[in-house]
Amino acid sequence: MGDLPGVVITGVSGRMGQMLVREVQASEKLRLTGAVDRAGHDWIGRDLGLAMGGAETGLLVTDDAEAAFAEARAIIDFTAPAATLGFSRLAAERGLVHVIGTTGFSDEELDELAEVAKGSVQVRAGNMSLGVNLLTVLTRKVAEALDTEFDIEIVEAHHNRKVDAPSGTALMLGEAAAEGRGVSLADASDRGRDGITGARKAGDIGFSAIRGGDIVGEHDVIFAGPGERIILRHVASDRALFARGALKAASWALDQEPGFYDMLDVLGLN
Ligand SMILES: NC(=O)C1=CN([C@@H]2O[C@H](COP(=O)(O)OP(=O)(O)OC[C@H]3O[C@@H](n4cnc5c(N)ncnc54)[C@H](OP(=O)(O)O)[C@@H]3O)[C@@H](O)[C@H]2O)C=CC1
Ligand SMILES: O=C(O)C1=N[C@H](C(=O)O)C[C@H](O)C1
Repeated sequence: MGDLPGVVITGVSGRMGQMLVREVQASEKLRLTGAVDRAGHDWIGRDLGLAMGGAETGLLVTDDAEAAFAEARAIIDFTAPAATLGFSRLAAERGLVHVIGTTGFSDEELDELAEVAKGSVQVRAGNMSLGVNLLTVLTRKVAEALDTEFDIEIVEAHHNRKVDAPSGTALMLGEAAAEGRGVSLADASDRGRDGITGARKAGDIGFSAIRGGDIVGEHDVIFAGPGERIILRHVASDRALFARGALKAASWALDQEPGFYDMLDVLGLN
């Protein structure tokens, strides 16, 4: 067990953080060497297992990421954009793999992450599930096959605690659709319709977001044409799906050269 590569989970008290802890504890490929949360969080200084309502683990939750990273080979990070940027620099300084599930980055933050990735192994995806990554491949193919007579709309639904929209997954699907069409998503995307919007522009890729209850994550890519509609759909019903994808990415990335990778690379779908 002691020989397994060490991994640190950031944001351990979060929905994904706790799921990741459970998956690493059950893993035969990685071992948990650090548990990081935000300074001021009431889990800081507590035993991780007890804080999660389970058995004692002997691992204390810390807000000192630098110290926690010392024993690790990989960081799995599902937190918030500003936190992830900080962790990416620390991971790069120490030559650690950084698996990023965080979503909601601005373009400037994405540029910064890309700069850091030149000197470190970074895997980032708005969705770490096999199903969604396969759906991006299908979306690209369908968008390539159809012309702008077919309007592309991406509809996503998530729980009422989600803070960013469109979801990271919706943006991945939008990028795939834009790639299939041979256009830039920045030019084609239509977000946040309200009021007298005017008729839909041919070629636009529209986004709509539903927030409610405990929905884990649902995504439809709708190709609406004259007299017919094609709908590609993914429904996630268990967050463990994302956590397992992240662990797979961490193990895979340990053998890679510095650079930026996504889940298509990890899953061999590129
Ligand atoms: N790529 C994928 O497959 C998936 C991505 N996600 C994304 O992962 C992110 C987290 O989602 P979720 O777990 O639901 O959110 P939560 O809010 O439940 O968890 C985020 C955690 O990060 C902590 N955090 C925030 N800032 C820091 C910091 N500076 N240092 C350490 N910890 C910090 C939060 O602490 P506090 O609450 O005290 O602020 C919280 O514990 C989101 O961006 C979400 O979209 C989610 C699921 C799948
Ligand atoms: O915040 C979430 O919960 C999720 N976030 C990711 C996203 O933004 O797409 C992935 C998944 O849909 C759950």
